[in-house]
Amino acid sequence: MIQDTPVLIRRLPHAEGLDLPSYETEGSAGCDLRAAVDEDLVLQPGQRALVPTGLQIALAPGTEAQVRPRSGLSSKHGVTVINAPGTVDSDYRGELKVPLVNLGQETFTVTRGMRVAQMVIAPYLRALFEERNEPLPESLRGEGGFGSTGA
Ligand SMILES: O=c1ccn([C@H]2C[C@H](O)[C@@H](COP(=O)(O)OP(=O)(O)OP(=O)(O)O)O2)c(=O)[nH]1
Ligand SMILES: [Mg+2]
Repeated sequence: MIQDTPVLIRRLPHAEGLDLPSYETEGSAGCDLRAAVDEDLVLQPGQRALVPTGLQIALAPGTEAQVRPRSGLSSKHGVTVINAPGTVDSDYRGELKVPLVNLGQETFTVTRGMRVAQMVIAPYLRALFEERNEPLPESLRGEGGFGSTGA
């Protein structure tokens, strides 16, 4: 089942001439985000940068956008999204940016229009917190975690 959701998008002057986020295949969950850099952006090993996309979006209420790494960039170059998955709130109207980091051992150059990350739109739930001053409902797992079930 594919559900489409409207996303208003606005291109800022520095994204002039760049393609909008694109789904590369019919079944792609993520649309690729392009770097709206005017000049090459060189990331030395260990260096990070907030890469502009030159785009603003307005998401439908109840939806978020997740900014995720591209597996090709991360597996071939060690370049990833440092806050992955980044969260774009439905009420955010600023420029979409991608906090990239070069965890590889070589210099990596971000060029204009390079597809540096992907964005997945997802519905979210908000918690209605109900504070309890008594033990929470019992469960099989209980307090076990962090490897409690074995390797
Ligand atoms: O990869 C990302 C992550 C976030 N954002 C934008 C959209 C999001 O709505 C806003 C705030 O993100 P977040 O809540 O993760 O950051 P924060 O450090 O908590 O900032 P704030 O105090 O503004 O919420 O920054 C991006 O453009 N790219
Ligand atoms: Mg926040």
